[in-house]
Amino acid sequence: MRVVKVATCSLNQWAMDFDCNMKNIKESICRAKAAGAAIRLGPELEITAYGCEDHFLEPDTITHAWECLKELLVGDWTDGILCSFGMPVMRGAERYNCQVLCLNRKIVMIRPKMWLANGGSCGELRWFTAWKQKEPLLDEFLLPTHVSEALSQTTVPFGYGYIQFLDTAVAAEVCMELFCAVPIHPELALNGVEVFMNASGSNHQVRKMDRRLRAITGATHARGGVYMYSNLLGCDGGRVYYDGCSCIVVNGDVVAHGLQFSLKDVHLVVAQIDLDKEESDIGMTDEELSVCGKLRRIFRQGPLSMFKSYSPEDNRYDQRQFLYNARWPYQFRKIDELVQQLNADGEALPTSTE
Ligand SMILES: NC(=O)CC[C@H](N)C(=O)O
Repeated sequence: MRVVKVATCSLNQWAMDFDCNMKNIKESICRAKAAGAAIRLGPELEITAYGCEDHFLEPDTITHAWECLKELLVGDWTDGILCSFGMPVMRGAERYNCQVLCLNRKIVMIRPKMWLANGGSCGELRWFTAWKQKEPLLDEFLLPTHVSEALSQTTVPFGYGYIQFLDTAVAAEVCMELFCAVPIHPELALNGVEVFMNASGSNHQVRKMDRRLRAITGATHARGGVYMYSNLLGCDGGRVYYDGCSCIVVNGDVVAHGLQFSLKDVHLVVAQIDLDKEESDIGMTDEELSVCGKLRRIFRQGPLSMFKSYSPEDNRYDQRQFLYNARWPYQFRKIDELVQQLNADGEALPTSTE
């Protein structure tokens, strides 16, 4: 059995208020560790806050983000827990909206956002470049000198990829990438990724939570997996309000859901997941399983995976029980025949407990 406890959170971050943001981030890590979580996911651009707007264009903003990350990495914050931190990163002349994945005082990978949110209240194209590089998918990134000296780490993989642990694979999908026409998670799932970490900066709109949940449950319903969703909370200095609702979804079922409109600065959502149950539950067809099952753990896959838990909602429009012949005449006839045959053979059938 592969059991893992995961923690996601909603944080009330403020643009450029690094002290406040760090306080909330540290609090969320403390509580995730106290809960026994092996993974802690924070919201999009949590170190600077999402709504820095043209402050993203100032090199200082990025430098301070690195200073904060360094502070988290030289302390014991990431000891024994995979942490995904959201912050802007400069690579050459380009600025990227990134998830920085850290474990045991090292940066494991930097994952730049590949589909930026633009339009509506989002204007990411003004501040960031989307990572579209295909070859190689993962490049080496030279860490800023003060960070590499502090961490004794010079480079880190930068780009599109996932982390393969001994017992499972984990990857980031950044906010919009879940909702775009060609989302990232299907390809990751087919490569064996079971745990998806979505860091979001999603502002409140009426019925938007419904849209988010449809996307998240849909993502894991078809291919299976654990989907961790983290969203910001409150106003961050811009013109929008983020409504939290961080959640954890397993194979299309919501197993933990944080509050919407919470007034807390840190709202942690934790769930314990049995990854083997996750694999035996997924609803893929046998043909799909024969392809992706090879990349996952093929001996765990099988026709039982077609069965899922039902809710009364699922059956609302399901009229099948009224359409097919539920009297089972063939089956009862067969039972009768068997009983007659057993009687003829002289075997006594127990008819009562007396
Ligand atoms: N930060 C983003 O990528 C936002 C994506 C999308 N517009 C949402 O609100 O959820």
